[in-house]
Formats: sequence, structure tokens, C-alpha cells
Amino acid sequence: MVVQLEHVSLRRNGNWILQDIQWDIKKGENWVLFGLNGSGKTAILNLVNAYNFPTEGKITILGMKFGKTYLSEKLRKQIGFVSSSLQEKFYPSDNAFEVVLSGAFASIGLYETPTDEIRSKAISLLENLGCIEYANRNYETLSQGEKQRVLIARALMSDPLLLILDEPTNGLDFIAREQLLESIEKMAKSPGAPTLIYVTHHVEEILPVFNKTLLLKDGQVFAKGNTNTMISSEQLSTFFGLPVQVFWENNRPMLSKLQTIEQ
Ligand SMILES: Nc1ncnc2c1ncn2[C@@H]1O[C@H](COP(=O)(O)OP(=O)(O)OP(=O)(O)O)[C@@H](O)[C@H]1O
Repeated sequence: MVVQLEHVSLRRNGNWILQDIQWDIKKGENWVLFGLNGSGKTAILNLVNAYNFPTEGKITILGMKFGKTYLSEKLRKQIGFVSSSLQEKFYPSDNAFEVVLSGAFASIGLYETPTDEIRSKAISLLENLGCIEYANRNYETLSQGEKQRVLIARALMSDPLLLILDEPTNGLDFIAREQLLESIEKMAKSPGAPTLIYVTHHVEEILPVFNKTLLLKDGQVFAKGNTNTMISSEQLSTFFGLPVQVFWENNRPMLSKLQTIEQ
């Protein structure tokens, strides 16, 4: 089991943000965590990353039970995390290559001298993710889409067993989004790829490699299972409380509403 959440609940300022979450992620599965704004997606990720501890319930990640202790450095490196909120944390003067290299040391900024092996690994990840041509550019000069790809390459430097992609297409235009999704699909299909969790509130971004989906609503699991059953007109109409239609084209879903939404 890669991730196991057993009856997990989280309370903040007197409110239950998550309630009784049951979620098992097995090797060979890639999950979409789908929910509207405020449904608790970030709260779940913060638990899986061990940034927060649950108020109730048990969490086991990569065979390690989380208690009220810090994660070992080793386990921390086995969980990759890519989020647009990370983009602000790098030193503007670091180039893309240095940002990727820093992933080998789980550091922001480069303080250790990378070995030749680490350097060649960074180069091949930059190539695989289609960012080699801007490897020497300052990170701050890259577009949002370019930054996201560099961050994925960085996360892969430590050979994570679990990689969390938190709304990675935020702020991307259609072309940049599709390019990023293609890179993610290629990476997910490559040998030794990590188990993926893809967090989104856009149905259109769900790639065929994401065979499982958890629908999160108001801090609770609304439903979970195979993506094609979860992302269906029937299931999503109940989920949104609004009649919607899901169309599948080239193994990708598209969503359209069937009536006006009352404000
Ligand atoms: N420290 C806190 N105290 C009180 N409420 C909180 C706290 N942190 C989060 N919340 C609330 O918990 C709910 C879930 O928040 P969370 O950020 O996990 O949602 P989300 O699904 O990631 O949303 P989005 O898609 O908008 O990022 C929200 O209603 C939020 O206001």
C-alpha cells in the first residue's frame, strides 16, 4: 500500500475540515483528487505530506505510520510535491538547472556540490520533460508552464515513490496546459514512475493514466473508484447538485452543464 488513510478527520478552529476519510492507494494506481474550492483537498495533501497531523484516525504512507513525530528525511524525499505555491520559494537568480539539481538534496537553493551522476540525471530529466533548452535561464524568467515542468523534474530527482501534483496547470493557457499534461502522461508511463496523486477541480485535465478518482465534497469522501465511473454524467450531477453531462473524447472527459446555475 502506498497511502492509507483510515477514518481520518481534521478539526481547525472548532470546525471539522475533514471527516472520516478512508482512502487506500495501491501501487499501480494513479489517483485524481477531485473537489470544488474549499472541499478540503489542500487539507488532505497537508496530511499526506505530514505537514499536519490528523485530529482523529490513522495515516500510513509508504509503510510508515504517521504519529506525532517528524518524518524521517528518507521518507520526506520519497514523497515528491509539485504545487504552484512552491514557485515563489526559489531564489530568483538560480537557473532552471540549479533548481532541478537542488531536488537531489531536498533543499531550496544549492548548497552542496552535485556529483557528475546527479548532474547527468538532472540533464536527462530536463530533456524528458522538454525543458533542456531553458536549463540555463534564470528561474524567474520562465513562464508558468515552464516553471511547472522544471518543478516536476526537480521532484523526480530524488526518485520519489509518491508524487503529488497539486493543481499543476494553474494559470496555464490551453497550449501550455496540454503540453504540461503530455509531459505528465509521458512521465507516468515511463519505467519506475512514481505513484501519482493529481489534485484538480477541472474534469478536462484528467488523463487516461489516472485510473482512480476520489470525489471530495465538504471535507468528506463523496465517492471513490474507477475514474470512468466517477467521472460520469450521473455521478457528477449528484456531486455538483446540478445536472451536467460528461463527454469522453480520446479518453479525456469534458463537462457541460445542462441548466442555469442559481447564484
Ligand atoms: N486553519 C483553518 N481554520 C479554519 N478553517 C480552515 C483552516 N484551514 C482551512 N480551513 C477551511 O477548510 C476548508 C477546506 O480548505 P482547503 O484549503 O483544504 O480546500 P481546497 O479543496 O484545497 O480548496 P481550493 O480548491 O480552493 O484550494 C475551507 O472551507 C477552508 O476555509
